[in-house]
This record gives sequence, C-alpha cells and structure tokens, in this order.
Amino acid sequence: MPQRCHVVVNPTSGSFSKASLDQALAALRARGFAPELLETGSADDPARFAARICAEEAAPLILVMGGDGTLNGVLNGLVPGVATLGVLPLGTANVLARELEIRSLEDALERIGRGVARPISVGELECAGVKRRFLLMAGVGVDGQVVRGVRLAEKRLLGKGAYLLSALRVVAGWERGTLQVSGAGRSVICHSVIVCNAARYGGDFLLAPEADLFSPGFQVLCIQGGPLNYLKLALKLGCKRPILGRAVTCFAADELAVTGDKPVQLDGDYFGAAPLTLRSLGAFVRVIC
Ligand SMILES: Nc1ncnc2c1ncn2[C@@H]1O[C@H](COP(=O)(O)OP(=O)(O)OP(=O)(O)O)[C@@H](O)[C@H]1O
Repeated sequence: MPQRCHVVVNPTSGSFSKASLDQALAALRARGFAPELLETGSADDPARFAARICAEEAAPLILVMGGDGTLNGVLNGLVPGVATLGVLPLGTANVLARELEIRSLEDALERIGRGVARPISVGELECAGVKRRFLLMAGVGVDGQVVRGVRLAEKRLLGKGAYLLSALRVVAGWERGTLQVSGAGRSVICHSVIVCNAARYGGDFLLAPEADLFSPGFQVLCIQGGPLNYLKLALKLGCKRPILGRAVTCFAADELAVTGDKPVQLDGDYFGAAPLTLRSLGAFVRVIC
C-alpha cells in the first residue's frame, strides 16, 4: 500500500513553478508514496497545516515544498518528536537544503525515496511572552535590520540581491546601539549577535563551522564595531577565511539571554525585537537527509 505523505507547498516561494510541483508529485507516486497536497494561502498556513497533521497522525511524513520560511512555519506547528520532515527546495536561498547538501529537486526526491532520516536539534526563542522555533539561525542587530528592510518587490525582482540592497540602506542609516549577550558563563557587549544552529549563513557562507544541526547547542557569534568591521567579515566569509578576531568572538551555549533593543530575524524572516531568550531543543524532529 502506498505510504501517505503530506506535501505542504508554498506557491509564492522563490523558485516555485507548477511544472516542479507536478514533477514532484509524479516522482513521489512513482516511488510508492500517496502524496496529499496542502497548498498554502497565507504565511500562517504552514504552521496551521503542521499542527493539524500532528493532531491527526501519530508519525506523519511532511514534505515541505518551498524555502526556509515555509520550513520555519511548518516547524512552528509541529509536536516535538513525532514528525519526519522532507525538504523539497523551491525557495530563494534554500539554506537548510544546502546544509543537508541537497543539490536539486531531483536529489531531494531521491533522498525521500530512500527515506533515511536523522533527528535534528532546533532553537526556540522567547520574546515578550511569544515563543518561536528556528532551524538555522537567529540574528539580532544588523542582520535583523537587513531582513526587516527587504522589500518584497525587490526580492521578486532580484532574489538574493534584495538583501544586498537592504544592507546598503542599513549602512546608510547606521545605528550604534549595543546588545548584552549572556550564556554559558559568558557575558559579551556587542553590536550584533548571530546564534547559529547550523553552520552556513545565507546558504553559501560557512559562518560557524562547529555548529551542527544534528547536535544540541548553538555557536554564538558576537560582532563588535561599525560598518567597516561588517564589511571585513563579509569579505572573509566570501574568501573562505577564518572570521574570528578582535571584532568577532564566538562561544558555544545551550541557552542565551540577549538584552538591548534591536531587530531579530529567524531563519531569514523578520520576527520582532530584543530583549529575548533562546534555548536549544535537542532531537526535536527527524529530517530526511
Ligand atoms: N501562500 C502564501 N502567501 C504568502 N506568503 C506565504 C504563503 N505561504 C507561505 N508564505 C510565507 O512566505 C515566506 C517566504 O517563503 P519561503 O521561505 O518558502 O520562500 P523564499 O523566501 O523564496 O525562500 P528562502 O527563505 O529559502 O529564501 C515565508 O515566511 C512563508 O511562511
């Protein structure tokens, strides 16, 4: 009997096409699955769909067709420890897919056919009484500002280039405030912090080589100084050189508190503003890899 699977599709994600959807559904049927399509109609739907699936089924297989934002939505509707997730990367940056070394939609479908899954840890952020989980990273400060400033029309037109445009606007209106980051017995005053649950940033850049999705805990990168330090950091990342130095300190932590008043991004989507707390949730969901 075909194995039931739920396919959560975001038709607004960066590289979605009806042809890709049809190709994926046909390939799933050919591999012995009975896909049930759930097309999102709004940004709230991925979490709503995931919550409904987990309420109705003991060990569901949920395939997410879209980008990291849709995956993040699904993650936020899951019941801990029950579901298996598969990634069908049709977003703009597709950072989780890159982290799992999924090279294409075809590659993703082959992996789903093989069905090898491993538990991953995720992060949970709490801000003003609201909790939200993340898969890849939480950024407070400059990258929160950059993500908040991305305009939808520019993203549709330029893809990842829209983030560069937003970054230029952030530099033009530079804010100097600081954050205090406390965890694992450390307390650091810095300008921005990136809390990494996964090693890569933006898909291409190896920001935190020691961060590992499959182990609990975060790598915490605290960044000091002005625009020049961020430019140097970007250049080092681009040239694949070590980024640690006077402007960047890094430590490992399972829990963290961030005080200050700066924008926050989670998995590439704007979330709100610090102060906040974060904690790592080990073996939260199994992911096909
Ligand atoms: N039907 C919909 N209409 C509007 N927004 C949606 C819809 N479905 C999902 N979303 C939201 O759209 C946002 C972007 O989606 P997604 O991340 O899948 O694409 P992307 O931004 O192109 O990819 P990536 O995040 O990998 O760069 C997410 O926050 C997601 O929750």
